[in-house]
Amino acid sequence: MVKKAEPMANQSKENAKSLNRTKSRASIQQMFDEVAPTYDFLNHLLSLGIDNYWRANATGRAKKLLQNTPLPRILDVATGTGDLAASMAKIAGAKVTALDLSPEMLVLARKKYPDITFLEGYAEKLPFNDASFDIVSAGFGVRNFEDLEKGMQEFHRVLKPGGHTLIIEPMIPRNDVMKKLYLIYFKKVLPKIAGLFSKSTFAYDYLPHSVEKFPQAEAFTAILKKAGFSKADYFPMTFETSILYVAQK
Ligand SMILES: C[S@@+](CC[C@H](N)C(=O)[O-])C[C@H]1O[C@@H](n2cnc3c(N)ncnc32)[C@H](O)[C@@H]1O
Repeated sequence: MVKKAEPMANQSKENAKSLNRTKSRASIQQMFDEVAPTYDFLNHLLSLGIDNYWRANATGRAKKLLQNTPLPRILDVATGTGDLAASMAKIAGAKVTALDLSPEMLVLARKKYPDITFLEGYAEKLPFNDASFDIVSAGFGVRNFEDLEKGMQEFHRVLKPGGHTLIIEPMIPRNDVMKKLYLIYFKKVLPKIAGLFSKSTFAYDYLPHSVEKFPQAEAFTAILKKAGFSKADYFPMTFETSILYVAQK
């Protein structure tokens, strides 16, 4: 009797695994359209507000890299509701453009940040000329790309020579004890809390699965180098629960 909901929960986990295998763009879009109304609230709740610190950290590094660039052009890909784009827009003189494939996320982004240009599109075919930007950023987005290598090649293509990409992703801590605690939170606690607020419990089964399967640290910097970046480095944050990649064209 108590177990009635289990087949549905198991089905959701299976569907999450299947989406992580295909990363079908249409299904990814549908998932993010569904989570859009509760995305910001859950993001801040589930990360205990630390997500804003991670974005600010990326912006701080971008600011340093742009010290000698008077009017930097910045592109934020997979912008969602626009928080990383808005953080980057605080850099003096910066002109920020932001792009996402989810129309529902973009409705919210435009409401929150009317001064930023938000475009609908996808990372694997960016609607910009070669060498258009000084920085290309992406916060918690690249893990969902249907074609990750193509996406990274596009980031590289639209960057000016010497330009940088800054990419934030969740990280699975490498320390054994931290990893155990993190995975319990991520797989057992987080989907239950999210289920109380979000229409899409599925998205929160997909989240831990997609993070666990995503290439991390050296594995991802190798992908960046393969895409053409001359240098790629990574900086774990907050006890290795999040990671910032910085790569130069
Ligand atoms: C977890 S949200 C991150 C949003 C935001 N960057 C942040 O810092 O909170 C991931 C976003 O990536 C977008 N996305 C996923 N695949 C994409 C793709 N191939 N091209 C563009 N956007 C994509 C989704 O629509 C979603 O809004």
